[in-house]
Amino acid sequence: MDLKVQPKSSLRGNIKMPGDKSISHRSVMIGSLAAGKTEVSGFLTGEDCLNTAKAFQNMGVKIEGLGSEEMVIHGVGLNGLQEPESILDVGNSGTSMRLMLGILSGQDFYSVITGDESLSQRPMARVTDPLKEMGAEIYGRDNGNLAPLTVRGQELTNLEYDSPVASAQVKSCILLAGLQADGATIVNEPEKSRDHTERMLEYFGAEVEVSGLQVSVKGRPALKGKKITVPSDISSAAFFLVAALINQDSELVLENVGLNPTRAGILEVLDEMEADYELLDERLENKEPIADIKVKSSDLKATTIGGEVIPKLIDEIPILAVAATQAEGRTVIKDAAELRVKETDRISAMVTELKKLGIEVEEKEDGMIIEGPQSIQGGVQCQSYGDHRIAMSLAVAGLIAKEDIVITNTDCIKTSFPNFIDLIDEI
Ligand SMILES: O=C(O)C1=C[C@@H](OP(=O)(O)O)[C@@H](O)[C@H](O)C1
Ligand SMILES: C=C(OP(=O)(O)O)C(=O)O
Repeated sequence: MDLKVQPKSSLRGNIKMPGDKSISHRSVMIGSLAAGKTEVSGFLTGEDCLNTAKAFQNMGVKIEGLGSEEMVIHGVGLNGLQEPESILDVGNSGTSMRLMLGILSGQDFYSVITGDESLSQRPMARVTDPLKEMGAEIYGRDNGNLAPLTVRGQELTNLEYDSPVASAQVKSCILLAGLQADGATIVNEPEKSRDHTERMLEYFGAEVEVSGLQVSVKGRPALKGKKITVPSDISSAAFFLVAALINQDSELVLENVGLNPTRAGILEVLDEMEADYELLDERLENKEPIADIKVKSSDLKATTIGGEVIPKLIDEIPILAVAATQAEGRTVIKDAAELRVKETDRISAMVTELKKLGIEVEEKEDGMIIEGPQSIQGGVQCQSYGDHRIAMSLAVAGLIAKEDIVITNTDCIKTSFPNFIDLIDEI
C-alpha cells in the first residue's frame, strides 16, 4: 500500500498507543513456559506479536482471544511444548526468532524457524553461536547465521556469556535457554539493553540477579502464570512525541506509556533538546513504570546522541533523525551501527529518504550528522524499504513538509502499529 501524507499543523488530542511490542512478545513466550493461566491485557495485535503467538499455538499452547488485546495463554510448563507440525514462520520479527531460538534449543524436539525476506538476511549467529556453546544443535545457511534455521533440541548446559553487543535479543535468548539448564546462566553486556525479560521472569517466579551489566538466571524455575497489563509502547509513542514537537501549535497527551528506564532513552535526549513535555500520573504496573506524556510544540536544540543511551532508544533513531532536521544546530548520531542490521539498513534508508525530502544530511558508518533547522520540501515519492519504523518516520516528516509526499510499501506499519494511520488522521 502507498501512503499519501498531507502537511497538517496544530496536532491536538489525547491518544493511546498500542501495547508494547517487547513486552507482548515476552508475555506469550514466558506465559507459555509457565504453569497455569497467564491473562494478558493490552497485548499488541501487530503482526510481529501475532506471529509469536501463532508459533506457540503451533507448539500446542492454547491461546484464547488471539487477535484481540485481551488474551489468555494456557501455559504448558518448561517441558510441555510439543513438536510443531509445520514450519514456525515469524515473518518480519527479529525478536520472535532470536528469543524463540533460545527456547527451541532446549526442547526435546525438532523444529524449523523462518521469516520473511528481510528477517532471512539478519544475523542470527549472535544467538546461535552462544547457544551452540550451551550444547544446542542448530543448522542454517552461512554456518547457522541465516534463517531458515533448523533446531534439534538438546540438554543444555549453563553458560556465562560476555556478549559483544548490547542487545536485549541476545541477552534474552540466552536467559531463556538458561531456564532449561542446571545452575545459573549469566550474561554480561557491554552496555545496558532493555530488561523486560529479567523483570518478567522474576515476576513469574524465576530467580534473577542483576548487578550492573550482569544478569543471571537460575535454571529450571517453577514459573507460574500471571496477569500482565501491557503498557503502551514508547517506541510507538516516539512518532507522536516528535510529531507534536516539530509541528506548530500542537499539544498531545499520550496515555499510559511504558517508561522503563532501559527503554526511555528518547526522553533523556528530548531533555537535552529542550523539548516541552511533562510526565503525568507516574505509576508502576507489573514491575514496569508507566505515565501519561503531555507534549507541546517546541523550539528544539541540537544534541549529540551516542554512547550508552543508544541501546535505550535504538528503535527511535529514525524518528529522532526527523526531529534533528528541525533542531537548531548540529545533531550528531553516533555509535549506532546496529541500525544497519535491523529490518533494513536504517542509517542508509533515513539518509537516502531525508535527502529526497530536501534535507542535507551526512552519512557516517555508525550514524549521521544533521545541521538544523532545515525545511522539509516534500513533493516527492519516498520508500519504506519494507521497514515499519522508516515508513512511520517519513510519515511524521510529511506532516511538516511544504508539499504532499507519497510513501510506498507501507503495509509494514502493521508489524508494530496497526492503527498508526488512524491516529494520524485523528489528531
Ligand atoms: O528485545 C527486544 O524486544 C528488542 C530489542 C532490540 O533489538 P536488539 O536486541 O537487536 O538491539 C530492538 O531493536 C527490537 O525492536 C526489540
Ligand atoms: C528492530 C525491530 O524489531 P525486531 O528486531 O523484533 O524485528 C523494531 O521493531 O524496530
